Amino acid sequence: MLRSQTKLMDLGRRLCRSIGNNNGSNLTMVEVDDKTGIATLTLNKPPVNSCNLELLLDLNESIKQIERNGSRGLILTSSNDKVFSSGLDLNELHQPNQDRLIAFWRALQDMWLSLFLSRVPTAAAINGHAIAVGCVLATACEYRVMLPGFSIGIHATKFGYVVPPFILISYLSVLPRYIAERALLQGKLFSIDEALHVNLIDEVADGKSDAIIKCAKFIGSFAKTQPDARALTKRQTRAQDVQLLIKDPEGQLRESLEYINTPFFQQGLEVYLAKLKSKSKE
Ligand SMILES: CCCCCCCC/C=C\C/C=C/C(=O)SCCNC(=O)CCNC(=O)[C@H](O)C(C)(C)COP(=O)(O)OP(=O)(O)OC[C@H]1O[C@@H](n2cnc3c(N)ncnc32)[C@H](O)[C@@H]1OP(=O)(O)O
Repeated sequence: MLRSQTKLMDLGRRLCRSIGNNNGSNLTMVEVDDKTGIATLTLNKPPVNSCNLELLLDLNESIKQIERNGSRGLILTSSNDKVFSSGLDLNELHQPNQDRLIAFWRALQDMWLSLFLSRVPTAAAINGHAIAVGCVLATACEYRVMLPGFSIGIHATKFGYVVPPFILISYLSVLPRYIAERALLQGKLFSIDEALHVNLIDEVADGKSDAIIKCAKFIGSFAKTQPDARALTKRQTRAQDVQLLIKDPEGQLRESLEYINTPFFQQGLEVYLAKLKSKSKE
């Protein structure tokens, strides 16, 4: 093999370095680009990245790991080329074991706070459907680039779910109030054109690598800022949004649990899960 070829291969190998998140699971994968210092955090729970307890814990650990290792930014994406995330794993909510449900909801609240308040610049390369909490993951980031042909939004009310305040806030942090309110009440899923029109997403990409490049460019726009000053300013800007969850996480947990355990919620969920299963068998 020519020396120049070996050099090129070494360079390719050096460009992206996988870092573990200490728990050895592959539910999320983190790769840091050695050149830019930007970490790509990939959701990797087949078939559709539905967020169960293990994925939420793993995701939270990866976000923290990215901050600890001094990465310059975080790009959130999916290993599935059709689904960014299908939201909460509904099996976690259906006839739940109460201890697991408590751990699950705590992990959800903690993960959202970690992503929403992350010290590093964050961007979502949305390479598939981003449904409900899938959309919440994207809106917790500072910038969103999406591929055409997919849907994004929170359609909870269509299925009789009331959304908890932090989910509401994640919409309100990117959409004008009247648009957020209308979309939530309608249970609207946005097409890419609609999402772009209301600024639910910032840019359209023509493929996953284009989306990653656009996200990296956004993150690069902070190159001349001082990281601590940026992080603190972001935290201050978002302080009001997280007040409820930071001041009273257990109260928020209690309210959600009470609602999830109602016969009304459980019956509705049962019907929805059955529909979802029968659809996937068509
Ligand atoms: C006052 C306080 C109130 C507190 C209230 C708390 C309650 C929570 C209330 C609101 C917040 C809710 C947040 C959520 O995130 S709920 C989740 C909502 N998500 C969905 O409805 C998505 C449903 N899925 C789809 O629409 C599709 O799967 C798809 C478009 C994402 C992908 O389509 P496709 O590629 O065709 O895949 P399949 O549909 O065939 O699915 C494959 C497989 O996966 C199962 N599955 C899909 N989504 C979920 C899910 N979210 N949870 C669990 N399982 C899911 C699907 O059933 C198939 O399974 P299989 O039959 O076994 O193969």
